[in-house]
Amino acid sequence: MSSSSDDAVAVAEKLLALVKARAVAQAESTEFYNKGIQVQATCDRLLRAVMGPLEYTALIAESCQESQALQFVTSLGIAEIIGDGSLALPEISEKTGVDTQYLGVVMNCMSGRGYFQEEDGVYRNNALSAVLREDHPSSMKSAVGFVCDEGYNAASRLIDVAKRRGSGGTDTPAEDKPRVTGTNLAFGFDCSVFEWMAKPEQAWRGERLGRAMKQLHGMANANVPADYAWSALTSPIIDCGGGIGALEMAILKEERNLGLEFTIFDIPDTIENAKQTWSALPSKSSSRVSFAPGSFLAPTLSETGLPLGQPTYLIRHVLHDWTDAEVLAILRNVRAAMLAPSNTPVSDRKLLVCEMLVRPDSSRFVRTTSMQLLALNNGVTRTLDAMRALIEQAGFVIRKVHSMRAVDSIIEAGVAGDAE
Ligand SMILES: C[S@@+](CC[C@H](N)C(=O)[O-])C[C@H]1O[C@@H](n2cnc3c(N)ncnc32)[C@H](O)[C@@H]1O
Repeated sequence: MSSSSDDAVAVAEKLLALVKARAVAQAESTEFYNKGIQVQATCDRLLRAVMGPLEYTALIAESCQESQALQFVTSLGIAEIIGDGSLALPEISEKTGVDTQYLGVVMNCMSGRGYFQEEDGVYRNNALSAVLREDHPSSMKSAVGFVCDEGYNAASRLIDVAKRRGSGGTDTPAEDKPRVTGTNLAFGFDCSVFEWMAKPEQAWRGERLGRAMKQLHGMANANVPADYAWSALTSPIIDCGGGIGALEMAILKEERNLGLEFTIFDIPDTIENAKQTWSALPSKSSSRVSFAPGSFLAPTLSETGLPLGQPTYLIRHVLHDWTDAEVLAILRNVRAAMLAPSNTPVSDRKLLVCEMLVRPDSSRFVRTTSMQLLALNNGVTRTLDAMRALIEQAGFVIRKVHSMRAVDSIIEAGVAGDAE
C-alpha cells in the first residue's frame, strides 16, 4: 500500500466517524452545524489524498468551466423548460435556440456533477437541477447568475487590479492606491459596484443582486434570525446599508419580533427598490419598517442623512465591501450619528456589526466569497482581530461577540469612553 493510499484510508475513516457523529447529533444543534462544516473539509481532504496534486490541481483550475456550465443552463432556463416532464437534447436545443452539440457538452458536464437525471439522451430534473428553477421555494437561480456573471468576470481582473495597486500591503494608505476594482475593469465603469447597479440601465443587475443575496444568505445564514436575541433590542434599529431589507424580512417572520421597528438606510435608488418591495408585503411586517436615503460615506454627518441619536445601529454585510480606510469612514459617521443628542442615554446606544469572519477553519464558501468580495468592490473579509481593531479605532468599545450556526457572527459594541 502506498503512503498516499494509507493517508486516504485514515482520512476516510475520520470522515465516516464525523458523518456518524453528525447523524446522531440534534438537527438544530451547534454540534450538528459544526460537524457539517468538518464533513465538508474532510471530504475535500479525502479527494486530495486519493487524487494527488496533479489531478486535484487540474480539477480546481477547471472548476471555472463547471461554473460556466451552470451559468449556461441556468441563464437559458433549462430546468424550467424541462419542468416536471422529460426532454431529449434536440427538443431542449429547439426550445432554447442553441446549438445541439454545444448543449450536449454542457449537459454532460452538468450531469457529471449530479445535475439532471439523464437516460438515453433524455433529461429530467432532479433535486440539484430543481434549485436552478426560478419557481423553486429555495431557488438559487439569481445567485448562480450573479456569481457566474459579475463575480466571475470581476475575479478574472483581480490580478490587474492588484498590479495597479502595487506592492506595499496594508501599510500603504488606501488613499495612495487607485480606487479601481475588478468589476470596474471587467464592465468598464468607474464608480462603486452599488452605484453602477443602481443606474436605471443596470437595474436588472441590482434586482438580481438583491435576489442573489437573499438566496445565498438563506443558504449560509438561515439561522441568524433564530440564533440572536433580536427581540431584546431597543427600537428603532437603524440598518445602515440595509439594502432592500432582506434581514428585516427574515426577522419579522418570527411573531416574537413583531414589536421591533426598523429604519432601512441606503443610497436613494436602493431605498426606492426597498420601498417597492415592502409595499407588496403584509402590513403586519411592512408597518414595522421605515426608510431613509443617504450615504454613509458622505464627508459630513449632516450630508450622510443617517438618522441621529437612535438606540440601535446595525451594519450587516457592508463593511466587507470596503477597504480599511473606507470602513473607518463609515464607522466614524455612524458613531457621530449615534452620539447626536436624544432621549436615549449614550451608554445605552448599541452598534451591531453582522459580518462573515475568516477563521482558520472557515469553509470553502467563506474563502471563495472572500475572493468575490475583493473582486467586486475591493472588499475585505476580515478576521475577528482585524474587525475588532477597526471598530475600536473608530471609537467603539466591543462588548460581546456572538457566534451562530451561520457564516456570520454578530459583534456588539458601544461608544468608547464616557461620551455623553
Ligand atoms: C452587500 S449589500 C448588504 C445589504 C444588507 N445589509 C443585507 O445584509 O442584506 C451592501 C449595501 O450597502 C449599500 N451601500 C453601498 N454604498 C452605500 C453608501 N455610500 N451609503 C449607504 N449604503 C450604501 C448598498 O446599496 C447595498 O444595499
